[in-house]
Amino acid sequence: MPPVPTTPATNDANALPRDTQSVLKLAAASMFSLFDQSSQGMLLVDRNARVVWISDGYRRLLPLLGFEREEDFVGHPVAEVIPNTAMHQVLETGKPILVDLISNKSGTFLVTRLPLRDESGAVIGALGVVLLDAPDATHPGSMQPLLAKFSRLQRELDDARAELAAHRRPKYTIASFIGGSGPALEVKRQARRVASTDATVLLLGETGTGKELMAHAIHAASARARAAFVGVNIAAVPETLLEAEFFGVAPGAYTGADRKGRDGKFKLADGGTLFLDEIGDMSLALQAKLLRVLQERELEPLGSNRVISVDVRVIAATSRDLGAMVREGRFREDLYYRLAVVPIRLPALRERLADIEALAEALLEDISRRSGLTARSLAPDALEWLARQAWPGNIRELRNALEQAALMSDDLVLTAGHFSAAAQTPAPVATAPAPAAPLPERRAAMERAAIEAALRSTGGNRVAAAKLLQISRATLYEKLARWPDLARS
Ligand SMILES: Nc1ncnc2c1ncn2[C@@H]1O[C@H](COP(=O)(O)OP(=O)(O)OP(=O)(O)O)[C@@H](O)[C@H]1O
Repeated sequence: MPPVPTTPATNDANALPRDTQSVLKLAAASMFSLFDQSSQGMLLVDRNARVVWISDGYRRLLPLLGFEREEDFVGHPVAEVIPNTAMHQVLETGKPILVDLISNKSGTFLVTRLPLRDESGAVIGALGVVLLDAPDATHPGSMQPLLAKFSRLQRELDDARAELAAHRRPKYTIASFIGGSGPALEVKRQARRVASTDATVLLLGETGTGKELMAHAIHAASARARAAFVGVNIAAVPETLLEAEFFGVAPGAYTGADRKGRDGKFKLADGGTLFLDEIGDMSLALQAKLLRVLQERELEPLGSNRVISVDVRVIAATSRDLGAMVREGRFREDLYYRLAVVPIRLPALRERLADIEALAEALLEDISRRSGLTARSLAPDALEWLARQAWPGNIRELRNALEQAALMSDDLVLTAGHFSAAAQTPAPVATAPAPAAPLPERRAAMERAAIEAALRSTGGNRVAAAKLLQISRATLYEKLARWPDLARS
């Protein structure tokens, strides 16, 4: 503030007062009323972050914030009445926030926040000015388009976050593991017990016995349920990419897609659970690195020289005989003992045939819900037939058998005949992909098998086959175009 010129006093009532203090007061008052006129509204908070005053303009904004009466707003802690406010920050640091965007459910606002100081310089409050609110289009050429874009992006981000959270929410609980037989109850008891601890779990069992389902269920029953469940199928990721997949990549470590860096699965599962499926398929080199992370609870992203700590509960699963792999030198013994702190063996379906009925019912219900097919039930001879099978693919195979039988017939009650007919179709055997094949491949193989069987049972009549499959003729032709050999048969 330049010194006020000490010109001789005049009697002019419009002249500036002569002392600095009075001029400062005048300037402050002018600026205050300028802000008041050109902004959407102003509010003052005291040093305890309580709203003590709002301008007339701000009063008009109150309904936008969800307040009808001024007394529900003024006199209350600012954080309670304005979600996402940063007034505290101004009070704590004494530094202004000259321009900021604030978004809450009432919209996006362009705001300024200034600290207020007493004569000794101590912060005694803060002034908040709403320069512009998003719905306000009365300022042509103003920041309005930017604000609108920001609020749209914010909304999209909120939606994406909600969707992500829904995906990460546990899909299964221990109760979703169907079965009341002795072996099934024992597995559920073990799972419940281990869920209450933070111990590393090793799920053992043949393919399709429900290891992945149980991993989800243990997570859902644990104290980590609200945090992420992240799965990695080790057999499905190329060996060369696994390390980056696990530990992440530091920014700038690579050119191209990973240039900006990427979080690894360990980081994504921080606070939650990491499910390592097909752990027996991991190379010895990566086993050593995994062991280090499990021991130190720290990792180094690729291309970084920084170590980050992670708090992750690991659940590993395998259908292989890890003990034998250790003896053959194909799996590290130290890692084996680290993982097998609590081993849980999932029984094969043939060891719990008493559960077939309950499982089949639950699976049929799920199949009809997902496919839109009418729900089917099982005749007693169908249950007997199912109980006589060996089920090397366990519950996954049972599910496939039920799905095929339901798909190939319009009958609402499935009999042994439906299953034996479906089992005799050579196509699934001929085209069945490996158990670890990706889902689209498996789905395609199933579809092909079902179409082939339908064409056979209708003597090649495509209209009848489409009807049988409950798909349109156009869809059938579309699918046949993918398999010309089927189309010719
Ligand atoms: N006890 C169960 N109750 C209901 N559904 C089950 C049960 N066990 C398995 N399933 C179902 O069977 C299918 C295979 O289960 P899951 O993928 O968990 O097996 P897995 O042992 O992890 O198989 P893989 O070793 O081949 O990866 C899934 O569709 C799952 O929902």
